[in-house]
Amino acid sequence: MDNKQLAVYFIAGTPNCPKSIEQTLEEAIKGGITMFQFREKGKGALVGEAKKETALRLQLICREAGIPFIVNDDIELAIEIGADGVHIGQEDKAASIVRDKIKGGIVGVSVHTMEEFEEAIKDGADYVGTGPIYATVTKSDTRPVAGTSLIRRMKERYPEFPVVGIGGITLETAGAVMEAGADGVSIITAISMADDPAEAAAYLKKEMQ
Ligand SMILES: Cc1ncsc1CCOP(=O)(O)O
Ligand SMILES: C=C1C=NC(C)=NC1=N
Ligand SMILES: [Mg+2]
Repeated sequence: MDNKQLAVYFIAGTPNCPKSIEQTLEEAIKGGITMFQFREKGKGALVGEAKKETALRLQLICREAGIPFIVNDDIELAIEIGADGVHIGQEDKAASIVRDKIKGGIVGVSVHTMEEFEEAIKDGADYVGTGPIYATVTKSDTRPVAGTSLIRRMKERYPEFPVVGIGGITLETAGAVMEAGADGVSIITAISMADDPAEAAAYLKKEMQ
């Protein structure tokens, strides 16, 4: 996949959106996000048919905008609706198994150490997400806050492999993540909870250029 696709990688689920998630996604797309991940987790998260119907609506919005639609964790849902890819964590199935199931799709893996990074590359991941770069309240069970040093080391070792930073990244700190060598920033709150998600996305897009 093209590393530039990771520049402004918006992630959201219904619990992260004060407005409808469809409206938030449309505004973020207007602002110029380059990729979207549906991560339906946390208090009040949708399940079953409701989750699938929302995923289909969000996928259609992404298709019309020409940006990749990625499903977090739920490999079965991703395959069922023909999503562009999946993002999995260390606790999910091994990337190698997902790689086979998703065939030509995008497989993203969360990594927190150089060893996990090298394993993900070996398993055929298309990109990795690493963090939390800064403190975040959005995900409760994160690994310790990492800062940007691991991103720097990963890029020194594998300059071409697509890496996106995630965790507590705001409009003020996105530049530092980029400066550390990341191909982009993965963001939930700074876009989904912004008064104007389009303006937040547009600012980040400019920062990432
Ligand atoms: C999914 C995830 N993985 C590590 S931190 C995080 C949450 C990021 O959310 P926010 O951008 O609101 O800090
Ligand atoms: C935990 C995560 C790490 N990185 C990305 C891109 N998405 C996630 N859900
Ligand atoms: Mg997971």
